[in-house]
Amino acid sequence: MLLEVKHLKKIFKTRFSKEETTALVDIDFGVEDGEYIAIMGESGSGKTTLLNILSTLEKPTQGQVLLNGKNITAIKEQDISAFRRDHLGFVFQDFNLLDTLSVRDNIYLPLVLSKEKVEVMKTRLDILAPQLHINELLEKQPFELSGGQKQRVAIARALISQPDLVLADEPTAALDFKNSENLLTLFEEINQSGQTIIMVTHSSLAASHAKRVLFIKDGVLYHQLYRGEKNSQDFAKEITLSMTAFLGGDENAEF
Ligand SMILES: Nc1ncnc2c1ncn2[C@@H]1O[C@H](COP(=O)(O)OP(=O)(O)OP(=O)(O)O)[C@@H](O)[C@H]1O
Repeated sequence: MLLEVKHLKKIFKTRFSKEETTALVDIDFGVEDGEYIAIMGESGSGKTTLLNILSTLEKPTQGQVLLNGKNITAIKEQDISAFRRDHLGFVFQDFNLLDTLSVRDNIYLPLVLSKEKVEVMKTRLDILAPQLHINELLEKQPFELSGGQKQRVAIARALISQPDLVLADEPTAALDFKNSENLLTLFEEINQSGQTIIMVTHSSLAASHAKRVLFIKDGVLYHQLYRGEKNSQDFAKEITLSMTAFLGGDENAEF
C-alpha cells in the first residue's frame, strides 16, 4: 500500500473563542501504487483539510498518514519542506508559477532546491516537455502563457521530482471546458504511465476521469465508486447520481 490514511481527525480551535470546528471526524482509507483517486464533497465537507494533511501542510488532531510505511504526520518541522519536495508533487487551481522565472526554471525549481545535477534535470525535462506539449514554451515567462499552458507547466513542475504521489487541488477550476478536458486527458495518461494521483474536485466531469471516487460529507468518507471498465461519460452519470442520492444535491449541479 502506497498511502495509508488512518483514523484522521481534525479539530480547528480559534484562538480567541472557545468555539471548535470538527473538519474531519474519522477518515480512513488506503491508496495502492498507481491509483488515480478523486475526492468529492460539498463546500465545507473537509476536502481541503484532508488534502492539507496529506500535503503535510497541516497536522491532524488524531490519526496517522503513512506514505510507504513512513508516518508523514510526525516529520520534524525542519525536514518537512525537503520531504514535500522529494516525495510529493502539487498541482493547484491557480498554477502557482513564479513570474520572475522562465518556464524552464519554474519547472527545474524543485530539483534546484534539492541540489539535483543539471544533466538529470535536463534528461527529465526532455521526456516531460513533449508529453505535456510545452516544448515551445520553455524560454517564455509565465505571464506570457494561457491558463491551459500554465497548468501544463505546473504539471511538469509537479512531475519533475518523480514524486510518489501527485496531489491536485481543483486543477480544472480556473480552466475553460476545452482546457479542462485536455488537462483531464493528460492526468489519465500520466496515471497510465504509473503515477499515483489524488485530486480534489467539485466537478463530476473531472472526477469521472479517475479510477475511484471517494465521497466526503461532514468530515466522514461514506461512499466510494470504482470506474471499472466504464467510459468517463457513463462514470460521470453514476457520480452525479450518487451525489444526488447521498449528498442531497441537485442532479444538474456541479457542487
Ligand atoms: N484554519 C481553519 N480554522 C478554522 N476552521 C477551519 C479552518 N480550515 C477549515 N475550517 C473549517 O473546517 C470545515 C472543513 O473545511 P474545508 O476547507 O476542509 O472544506 P472543503 O470541503 O475543502 O470546502 P470547499 O469545497 O469550500 O473548499 C469547514 O467547516 C471550515 O470552516
